[in-house]
Amino acid sequence: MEMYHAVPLPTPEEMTAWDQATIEDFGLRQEVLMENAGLGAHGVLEDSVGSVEGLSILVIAGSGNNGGDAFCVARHLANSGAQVLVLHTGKKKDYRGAAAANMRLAQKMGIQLGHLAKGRSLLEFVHDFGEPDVIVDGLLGTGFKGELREETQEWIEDINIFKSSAFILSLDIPSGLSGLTGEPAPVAVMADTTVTFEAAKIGLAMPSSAEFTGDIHVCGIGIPEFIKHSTPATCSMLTDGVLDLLPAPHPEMHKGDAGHVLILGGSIGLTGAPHLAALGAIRSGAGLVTIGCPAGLAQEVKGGNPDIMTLPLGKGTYWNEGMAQDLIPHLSRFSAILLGPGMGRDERTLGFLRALAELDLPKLVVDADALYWIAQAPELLEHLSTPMVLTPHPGEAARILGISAEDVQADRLHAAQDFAAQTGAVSILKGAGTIIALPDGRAYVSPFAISNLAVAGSGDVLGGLSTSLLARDMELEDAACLAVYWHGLAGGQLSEDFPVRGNTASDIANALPKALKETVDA
Ligand SMILES: NC(=O)C1=CN([C@@H]2O[C@H](COP(=O)(O)OP(=O)(O)OC[C@H]3O[C@@H](n4cnc5c(N)ncnc54)[C@H](O)[C@@H]3O)[C@@H](O)[C@H]2O)[C@@H](O)CC1
Ligand SMILES: Nc1ncnc2c1ncn2[C@@H]1O[C@H](COP(=O)(O)OP(=O)(O)O)[C@@H](O)[C@H]1O
Ligand SMILES: [K+]
Repeated sequence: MEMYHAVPLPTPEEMTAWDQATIEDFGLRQEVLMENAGLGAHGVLEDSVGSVEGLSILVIAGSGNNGGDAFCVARHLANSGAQVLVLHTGKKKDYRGAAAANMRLAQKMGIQLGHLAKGRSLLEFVHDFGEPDVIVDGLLGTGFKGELREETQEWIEDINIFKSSAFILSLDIPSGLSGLTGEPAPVAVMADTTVTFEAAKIGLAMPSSAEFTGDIHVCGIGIPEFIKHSTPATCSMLTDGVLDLLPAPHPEMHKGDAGHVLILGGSIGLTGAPHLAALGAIRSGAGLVTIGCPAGLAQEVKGGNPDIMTLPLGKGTYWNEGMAQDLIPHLSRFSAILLGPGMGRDERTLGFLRALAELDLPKLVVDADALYWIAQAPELLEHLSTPMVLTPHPGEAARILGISAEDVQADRLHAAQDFAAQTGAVSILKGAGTIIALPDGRAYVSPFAISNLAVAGSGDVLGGLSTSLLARDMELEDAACLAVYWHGLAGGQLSEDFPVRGNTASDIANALPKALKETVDA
C-alpha cells in the first residue's frame, strides 16, 4: 500500500535514527532542529492560549535534549513578553551539545533559572515564583526508557497538581509516557496539549496515551523527506486516504463483479454471528452473500433475511468432517471466505476444519471460533495454504501467542507484530486503536477509539466487511486497512446518533454505506 494512505508513527529509536541521519549525513545542525522545535512549540502554545505576554510560565527542562527544547522555548516565550522561570534538573555543567547551547542562550537573555536538584520539590520554586499560568513540560522526551526514577516521578506528580489551574504543554511527549507503548511508567504528565516533533511517536497513537496527551500537534522540524522515505517507520496511522482504495462502483456492473462472499459459521446458540457477518458483507457492497452452516441451522442463521442465501451442509446441527466434502462442488463460486463466526467449540468442528484445510480455497478471513481451533491445533494454519487475514481480539490473540490477554493489551503493537510473524498472515488485532500487522513487521494503527463499536457482533460485521473487500480482489493488506478504517468511520457516525451507546451490531453494518457519504467522491 502507498504510504500516503497513512502517516508515519516512528518508534523512539526510529525517530533518533532520523535525527542522526539529518545531523550527521545530511549536515543540518542539531541546533537548527532544536530551534525549529522550540519555535514550533511556541507557536502551538500561542495558538492554544493566545498571546503569552504577561503570563507566568514555568518551564521544566530535563537533562537531555528534551530539556534543550525547553530552554529554547523559554527564550521565545521571554521574547514574547512572558514571565519565565526555567527549572532545570541537570547541573548547568552537565548539559551537552545543543541543549547546553540553548541553556547558555537562555542564561544570556537573563531568563530566571532554578536548579530542580534531586531532593528538591517543584512546589518550593512555585512558592517564590507564584502560581504559573502555563507549564511547559520538557522534562523527558523520547530518550526515556524503563521506570521513572523516584525524584522524576515526584516532579511529574507536582506538575500534575496544576492540571486544573495552569495550561500544560508537553514537548514531544508527556514526560513519563513511553514513546513506544503509550503507557505511563508509572505516572506521566497530564498535558492539555502535546506538541510532538516531526511525527507522532508510535506510543502517542495508542489509546492509552489519550488521557495524558491532550490535543496532539505535529510540528515539522526540518527532517528531509528523503531520509524518512529511505528508512521508513515500521508503523503508520491510517488516514482517510485509505478510502481511495475502495473499488469504485461502475454503472454497468453486475453483481458478480462485486464478488461472492461465503461465510462458514453458526452453531447452536450462535446463529447471529454469521448473520451479522453477512450484513457486514452486504452493506459494504458484496455482490452476493451466502452462509454455509450445518443444515439444521440454516433457517435460523438466515433469520428471514431475503438478502442472505444459505448453503446447508450435512444433515444435523453440528459441524463435521463430511461437510467439507459437501462444500467441494460449490467452492468455485466463491471469491472469498469468512471462516469462524459462531462456529462453536464442539470437538467435531475440528474435524471439519482439518478437512477444509486440505481443499483448494479462495482467500480467507479467519475469525472467532476458527481462531480458537487454530490455538488448539496450530498445524491447521500450515495446511490452510491460501492467503489469509486473521482477525483476533486480544483474547484470541493471547491464546495463539500463549500469553495472557493482559500481556497483549500492555503492549498491543508488539503483540500484533508477534502474532503476524508467528502466523505468517496479515493480522488485525482488534480493540480501541486496532492494529493491522503484517508478517514483515510493518503495522498500521487505526485512529478510532469509539465505544459504539464495543458491542457483541461488531467483530462479526468487521469480518464480513473484510471478506467482502477481499472478494473484490483487493490485496490482503489493503482490504484489512480499509475494512478497519471503514468500520471505525461507521462507529464514529453512530457515536453522533447514539451518544450514550445502545446501538446494535446490525446498526454498525447498516451505518457502513452512509459512513462514506462525506468522504468518497460520488
Ligand atoms: N536528537 C535530536 O536531534 C533532537 C532531539 N529533540 C528532542 O530531544 C528529545 C530526546 O532527547 P534525549 O535523547 O536527550 O532524551 P530525553 O531528553 O528524552 O531524556 C534523556 C534524559 O532522561 C533521563 N532519564 C532517562 N531515563 C530516565 C528514567 N528512567 N527516569 C528518570 N530520568 C531518566 C536521563 O538522565 C537523560 O538525561 C526528543 O524527545 C526531543 O524533544 C529535538 O530537539 C529535535 C532534535
Ligand atoms: N473502544 C473501541 N474503539 C474502537 N473499536 C472498538 C472498540 N471496542 C471494540 N472495537 C471493535 O469492535 C469489534 C469487536 O470485535 P470482537 O471483539 O470480535 O467482538 P464480537 O466477537 O462480539 O463481534 C472489533 O472490530 C474491535 O476493534
Ligand atoms: K516532555
